[in-house]
Amino acid sequence: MIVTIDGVAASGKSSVSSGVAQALGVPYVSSGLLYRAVTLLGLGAGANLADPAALLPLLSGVRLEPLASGNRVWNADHDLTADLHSTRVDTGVSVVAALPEIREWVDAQLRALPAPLVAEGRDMGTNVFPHAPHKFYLTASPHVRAERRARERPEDIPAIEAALTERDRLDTTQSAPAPDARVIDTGPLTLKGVIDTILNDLR
Ligand SMILES: Nc1ncnc2c1ncn2[C@@H]1O[C@H](COP(=O)(O)OP(=O)(O)OP(=O)(O)O)[C@@H](O)[C@H]1O
Ligand SMILES: Nc1ccn([C@@H]2O[C@H](COP(=O)(O)O)[C@@H](O)[C@H]2O)c(=O)n1
Repeated sequence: MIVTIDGVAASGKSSVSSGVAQALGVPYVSSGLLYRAVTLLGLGAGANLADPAALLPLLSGVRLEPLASGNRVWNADHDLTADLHSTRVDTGVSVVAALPEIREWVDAQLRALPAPLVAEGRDMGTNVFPHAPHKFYLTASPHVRAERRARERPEDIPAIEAALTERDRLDTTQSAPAPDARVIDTGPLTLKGVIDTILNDLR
């Protein structure tokens, strides 16, 4: 069984997916971490982030470790995970994610994973796992998302909100909800409330 949980930036996808996966006793996979890893490696190599030919050779050692408690991304034996959520990576990642060659590479990593799993991102329900029987799409206003993120980052709420709105804009192409997804506005809900809504739907 595959459950897809897509949504806009900082809508709670990874926290919710982790909670749902732990309740179901299956792993979850965060596709955004793979796009972030490509971006981090590209920045580290001084590569042009819009040039797939410069990025693809950097990816041969990249591996996602999907766990219910939290994903890790490795480049050979180097754990990249702690460096994937910086403002620098946030700023570059949408450029990388717009490249069809990189999307193909990410999709292949994800489709190679064994089910059951919970898959989260932007296009899990529309493109990567279109036949998944259970699909969800998380939203919340930019302000609510920025308030939540401000608890994790040093930037102030208006700066975070502006960056999230810009990332939403750049990610529009791959971020449409699947027609058969249940859309959940997480704004009025607690994290547990969102997880319970999904678990109740699955039952
Ligand atoms: N319903 C909720 N109520 C309150 N806080 C929430 C809720 N959902 C998520 N959060 C908090 O919002 C923040 C962002 O959540 P999370 O990182 O899971 O989002 P995301 O969609 O995976 O983000 P990104 O797209 O940047 O990877 C976290 O601090 C998380 O604890
Ligand atoms: N299925 C996906 C997942 C992510 N992206 C791109 O990666 C960026 C980071 O993703 P987060 O989930 O960690 O926010 C995101 O802004 C997208 O550019 C994607 O295109 N498709």
